[in-house]
Amino acid sequence: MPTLEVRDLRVRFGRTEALRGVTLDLPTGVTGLTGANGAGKSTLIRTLATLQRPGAGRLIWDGQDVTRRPGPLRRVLGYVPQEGGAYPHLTPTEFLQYMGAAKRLNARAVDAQIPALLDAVNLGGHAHRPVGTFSGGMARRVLIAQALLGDPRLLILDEPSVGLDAGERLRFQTLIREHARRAAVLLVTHIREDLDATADRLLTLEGGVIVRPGQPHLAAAPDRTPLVGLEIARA
Ligand SMILES: Nc1ncnc2c1ncn2[C@@H]1O[C@H](COP(=O)(O)OP(=O)(O)OP(=O)(O)O)[C@@H](O)[C@H]1O
Repeated sequence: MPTLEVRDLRVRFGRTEALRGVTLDLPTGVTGLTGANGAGKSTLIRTLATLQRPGAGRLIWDGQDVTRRPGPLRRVLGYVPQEGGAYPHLTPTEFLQYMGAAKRLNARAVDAQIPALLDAVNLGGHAHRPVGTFSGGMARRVLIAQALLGDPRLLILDEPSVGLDAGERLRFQTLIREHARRAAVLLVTHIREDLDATADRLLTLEGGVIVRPGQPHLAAAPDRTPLVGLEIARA
């Protein structure tokens, strides 16, 4: 299974150094990414989604350097941005068709996938209603569905589950876990429940660098006590 290798990635906005040398690997499975507001999470995610050019550093997908030629990465990418949504006058079906065309996927293959994708996010009964009439959580689920078009090998999710109720959150977690069996998934979220339920590994960004790879449940410890320490403390 391909891995995305990120090497010494740097991004600067004027005087702000948003990423100060990020190195990490995204193998198959769910990698959770946390960090305080302004830590650089969205900048990292936008750079990995090829929307932001890095000032320095390298992106390597499946052994191929894609830093300057992002085509191979774009072809395998599914992406849920932090902000933005589907065009309100389009139905979810039309929006997924539009996104399929934008991703240059085969139109027939896209049409064949749409019912299952909408069912997967529990919008099967709303396939032909304009997205503008949807609740916030429903609109978010349309974005999750479009990210899964074409069965992407690399799935990048920026706060994907904001606004989902308990039942839909559970459905989302199951969907992501299932997809992560055959793809590298990067999940950026402040929602610990999602990380606990899905993440195989957890990274923390602080001031534009990865400060601590670790386990999801350990990241909650404010003093970063190792697991053994926690167990002894509880005994
Ligand atoms: N387009 C931009 N122009 C100037 N500065 C930017 C831009 N985008 C991000 N920054 C700055 O880069 C730093 C990292 O921002 P980023 O949005 O990546 O953080 P974040 O971890 O995603 O935060 P949040 O949790 O609030 O979404 C911040 O200091 C921010 O002000």
